[in-house]
Amino acid sequence: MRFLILASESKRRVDILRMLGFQFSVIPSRIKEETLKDPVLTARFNAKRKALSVWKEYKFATVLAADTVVYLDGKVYGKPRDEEEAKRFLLELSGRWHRVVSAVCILSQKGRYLFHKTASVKMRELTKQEIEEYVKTGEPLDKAGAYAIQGFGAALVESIRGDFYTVMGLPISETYWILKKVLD
Ligand SMILES: Cc1cn([C@H]2C[C@H](O)[C@@H](COP(=O)(O)OP(=O)(O)OP(=O)(O)O)O2)c(=O)[nH]c1=O
Repeated sequence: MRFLILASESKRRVDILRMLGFQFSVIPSRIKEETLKDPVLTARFNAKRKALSVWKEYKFATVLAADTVVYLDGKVYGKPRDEEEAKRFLLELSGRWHRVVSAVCILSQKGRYLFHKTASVKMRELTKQEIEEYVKTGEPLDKAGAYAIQGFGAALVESIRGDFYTVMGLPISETYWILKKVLD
């Protein structure tokens, strides 16, 4: 069945899928994300739960869900709860390399796929004032690690190793070819 559902409320994921030319409906999953000890397992676990929760209602369709997590020194940085937590996250990431993992789960009658991809990001050394100003823009609040590489947050990033779209929340190339296969 060619019907594609994006099980995500992330505007970034909507934009990426649109850019790739897919037609789809958006039905966000309502699961509560969980944080496990391991960041990669956390992202994979949550991506799978998001996809399954929607797919169980729409088994005729192809369902895509994803989860993005930032981590450093064994600590997982999800979406900050408030501005104070966003400032703390950015202070901890300042001047350092950290890792970003995005896991993707695609479920359809033609097959089930769960994969992840990681990238590394180096933040500039940030002053408290720069952090305050960035947090005031509101951009960090719904982003893992409290920044958006595709937005003003790019000004805080010194360097990236790996796939840009993995940091933004949806590794494009793998996702594209799996969707081509299952939607054909
Ligand atoms: C690091 C980083 C994350 N993000 C975003 C991608 C994700 O939307 C968000 C991580 O939270 P997620 O829980 O992966 O996604 P979400 O809650 O926004 O949406 P849903 O669960 O419904 O799919 O952080 C960016 O947009 N840019 C970045 O540079």
